Amino acid sequence: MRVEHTSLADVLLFRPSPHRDERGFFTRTFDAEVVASAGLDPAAFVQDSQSRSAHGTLRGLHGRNGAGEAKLVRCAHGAILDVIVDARPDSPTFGQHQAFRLDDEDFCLLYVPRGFLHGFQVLSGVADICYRIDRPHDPAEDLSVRHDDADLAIGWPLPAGILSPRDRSAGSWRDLLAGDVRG
Ligand SMILES: Cc1cn([C@H]2C[C@H](O)[C@@H](COP(=O)(O)OP(=O)(O)O[C@H]3O[C@@H](C)C(=O)[C@@H](O)[C@H]3O)O2)c(=O)[nH]c1=O
Repeated sequence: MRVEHTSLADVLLFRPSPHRDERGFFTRTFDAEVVASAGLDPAAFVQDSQSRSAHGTLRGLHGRNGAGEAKLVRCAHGAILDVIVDARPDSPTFGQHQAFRLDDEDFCLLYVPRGFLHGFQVLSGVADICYRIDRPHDPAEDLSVRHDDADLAIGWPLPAGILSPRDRSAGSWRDLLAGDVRG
């Protein structure tokens, strides 16, 4: 598993080497040694989750209040466009976003540090997303920003499919900066 830096400060991409044969494939989905070599604490990841979504579904943009949360995101089945926004005011890449294709061909893991917004859109018929977070989920700390916020101007590849009620009523990036955004 290789570690790659990205154009956003502190964001890393872990690229495994899947083994393929006539049965299918075998791939590593987490490697504590590699994670530690990248300066992260592998033992910090305390909760694993998985979600399944249909083509075009958009989840996000989600962040977390309080102490925040860091996560490792991967696509176990299908393909997504994963987008993260640096919402850390003291970061050199504050306000910038980057999109990553995550799929079941490369099996890359995206490391999203605390202080980022995160969302994704499903490119395949269906996609399963798995992520590990470094603090147990607390719905009281959820915050959301509109996926189609005009200031962020994220170029989503497809028309927005299914959105959750929470995502439909999300606030703006400006609301977030003004400290006026809820989950
Ligand atoms: C995120 C989460 C949700 N839930 C529950 C709450 C709710 O009843 C149901 C669905 O939750 P949501 O609608 O918030 O799920 P979803 O919209 O998939 O939320 C996720 O979106 C992506 C983009 C992220 O970055 C994740 O951190 C998370 O915020 O699952 C948990 O029990 N634990 C969790 O960690």
